[in-house]
Amino acid sequence: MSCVNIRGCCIGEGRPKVIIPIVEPTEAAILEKAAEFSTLRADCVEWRIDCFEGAKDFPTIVHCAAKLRVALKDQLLLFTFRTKAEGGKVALSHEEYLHFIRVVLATDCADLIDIEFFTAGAELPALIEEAHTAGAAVVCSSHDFHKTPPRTELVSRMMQMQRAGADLPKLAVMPQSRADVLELLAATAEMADRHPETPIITMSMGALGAVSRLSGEAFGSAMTFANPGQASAPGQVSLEVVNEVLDALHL
Ligand SMILES: O=C1C[C@@](O)(C(=O)O)C[C@@H](O)[C@@H]1O
Repeated sequence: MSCVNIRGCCIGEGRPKVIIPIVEPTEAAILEKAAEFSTLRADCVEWRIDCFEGAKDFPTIVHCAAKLRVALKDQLLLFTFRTKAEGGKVALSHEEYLHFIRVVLATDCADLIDIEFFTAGAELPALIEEAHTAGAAVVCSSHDFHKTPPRTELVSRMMQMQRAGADLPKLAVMPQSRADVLELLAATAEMADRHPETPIITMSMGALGAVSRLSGEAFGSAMTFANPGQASAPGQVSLEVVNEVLDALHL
């Protein structure tokens, strides 16, 4: 299996890489969290910009990004604007979303950038190309906070993300039954077996789906989001437990 190598961090091989989210509203709180997170056992920090009070203030985002980059030292930095349509805090028009992606890429601070599959629409391949030109890997994401689509749809969506050039296709879906959790895990294993060259990130959300956040190495999910004290989505498991279980289940 090949990996996405970012500053020596090999995403897609061995123990899943751990991401912890910053969901603070103010720049001071964001930077305080970054200083704290830089000492924690996590491979990547996600800045959830939609949680920031300046979420649509692009010059402030640029200013904060530079400070965040320094504060996080060697940890990878993932920039995410989770739109309201995908379960986030703030609605952006299509043009605002495209502009946000380009503003973040221009900071030269992004190791990874989240680009929403449906929000990007027809511009997805071009945005991914712009991200690669700027030296950022792309997490192409899709979320369903109400249901788990059939396995065939889950695999098809990850394949479309891969064909668009995404480095890390990502699915976050909500289970309504045990069978739904199995559906997500089966789609993960199928995609990982069919396309080992493209690491994926998948999760079945909520308490019912929590096992999917801990079993990535067995089923083929290359990264997992952990709760460092304040969760950014339903079912996130504490960082301490995630690290303990990933160590225990390491193949
Ligand atoms: O999209 C994702 C995954 C996530 O929703 C989760 O379920 O852990 C958490 C979000 O912060 C992140 O952007």
